[in-house]
Amino acid sequence: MTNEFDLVVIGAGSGGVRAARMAAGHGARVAIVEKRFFGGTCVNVGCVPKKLFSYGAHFPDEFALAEDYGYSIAGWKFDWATLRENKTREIARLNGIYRRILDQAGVTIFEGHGRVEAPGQVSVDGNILTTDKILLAVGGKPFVPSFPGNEHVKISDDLFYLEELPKQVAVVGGGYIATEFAGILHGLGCEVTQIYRGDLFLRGFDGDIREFVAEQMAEQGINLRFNTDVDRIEESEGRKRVFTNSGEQLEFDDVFYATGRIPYLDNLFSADATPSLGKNGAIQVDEHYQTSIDGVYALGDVIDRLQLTPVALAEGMWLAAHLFGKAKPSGPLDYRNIATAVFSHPNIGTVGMTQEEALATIGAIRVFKSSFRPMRYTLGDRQVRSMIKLIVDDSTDKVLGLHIAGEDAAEITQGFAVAIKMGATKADFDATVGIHPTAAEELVTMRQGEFIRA
Ligand SMILES: Cc1cc2nc3c(=O)[nH]c(=O)nc-3n(C[C@H](O)[C@H](O)[C@H](O)COP(=O)(O)OP(=O)(O)OC[C@H]3O[C@@H](n4cnc5c(N)ncnc54)[C@H](O)[C@@H]3O)c2cc1C
Ligand SMILES: NC(=O)c1ccc[n+]([C@@H]2O[C@H](COP(=O)([O-])OP(=O)(O)OC[C@H]3O[C@@H](n4cnc5c(N)ncnc54)[C@H](O)[C@@H]3O)[C@@H](O)[C@H]2O)c1
Repeated sequence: MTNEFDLVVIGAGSGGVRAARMAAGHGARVAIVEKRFFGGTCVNVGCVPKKLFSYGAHFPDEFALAEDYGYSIAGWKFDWATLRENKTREIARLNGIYRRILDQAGVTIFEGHGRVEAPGQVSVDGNILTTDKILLAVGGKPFVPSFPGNEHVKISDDLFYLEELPKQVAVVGGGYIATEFAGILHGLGCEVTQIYRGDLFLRGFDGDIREFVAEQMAEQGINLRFNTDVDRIEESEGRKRVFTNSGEQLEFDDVFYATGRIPYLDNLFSADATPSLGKNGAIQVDEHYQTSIDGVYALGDVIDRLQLTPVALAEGMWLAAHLFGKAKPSGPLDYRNIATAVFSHPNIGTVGMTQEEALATIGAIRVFKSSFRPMRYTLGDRQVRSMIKLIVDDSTDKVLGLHIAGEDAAEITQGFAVAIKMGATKADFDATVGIHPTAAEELVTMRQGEFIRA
């Protein structure tokens, strides 16, 4: 086996695998180095196991709903070990698929720690590979702030392998992971408190949607504590005592921290092959993913643009075509109107501008908003609701943003994201005949907008 390559990729996660596979498809001699798990964060401790747990956490609601439809589901039981082990078996299957995909694409696989020794030189546990180009696709790792007792907390990786589910649990943070974990743990039967330092969680999402999701989560019985910070944590007999900034003491079996992720740069470069780093240690790149070192590229979570798997995949494909493709991309990757979802309970789906962003940048907008009880729930008395919202540019009629919270929000948003990306106007939405009865038809039937000027 030769150790000379056109491209050596460090990190076989979403971005690295896609870039390696596509580059090999363009005819390059490619190697990939992975030290922990094939498929990276998304497959092993991210999107995939999280979504499986989220599905699992919805069953108690489904059972309750089934009663309204005449089914008797009394006496159902949940076994955490079964869910955890079934999930782990599925992840092992996916790991195998990722390896095979790389093999079949002709990518040479090295298992071990990759390190940039010099431009054109990567070591894998001491074994030197020479290469024309290097791609850093090493992802990120959880960030836990420093405070007394932070050694007692768990991180997102831990949820996926817990021996037992905690009875009482705190989730600290107000972003994607904390809000998703709060919903999952609650659905699986834990008593959940979500602790967030700001006024309202999910900063950056549309204000109405944030408030709506908070109301719905509180209605389900999740204890939301905003404007609360953790000063210190003490452990005694397996219980964690949390001391808050307001002088309270709260006790839990487990405390999960989901306070962001930082670039995974551990022992990644030799002293004279370290590229420029920006905020939070993210590797700085230009629009071609070129770092400050010639021939060294970076993409995915480690460049901290949008920490999403489809973004890392798109960057990987773009770079492979740019470096090795016969047909080069016509311009840089377009980061506008990338749809995203939070798999909280209820789900959030969003694409484009929030009302706050639109007011700040456009000035005069029309907002169409509806909150309703999905038909599925009308046979009982539970107050499960959905919210949808469109933000329209008043002068051009273009739909600037679409936001949904409720059942199937992510699935609905994916389809509408195409229309938004194509520049659909409110008139285009109005001219679209709905599908009845669905929740999504609301998006094409809202006629009463509110004019708002900044
Ligand atoms: C709990 C959680 C849930 C998430 N849910 C979603 C979701 O629903 N949807 C979504 O779009 N995104 C989600 N994400 C984000 C998504 O997982 C990331 O954006 C995506 O995995 C980034 O891909 P990447 O290729 O940049 O890095 P990663 O997938 O993290 O891959 C990096 C790889 O590099 C390896 N590596 C690191 N350093 C070295 C080294 N020196 N040598 C060799 N190998 C190395 C790592 O072991 C890892 O396998 C979630 C993340 C988390 C943590
Ligand atoms: N559904 C999805 O697509 C999905 C799901 C999970 C994660 N992700 C990606 O992974 C990234 C990381 O997720 P995340 O939830 O860890 O990060 P995040 O950036 O979404 O949220 C971090 C939260 O922690 C809080 N925080 C930060 N420092 C703190 C401190 N010192 N003390 C208290 N609170 C603090 C922030 O205010 C914020 O609420 C996300 O940005 C997202 O891009 C995506």
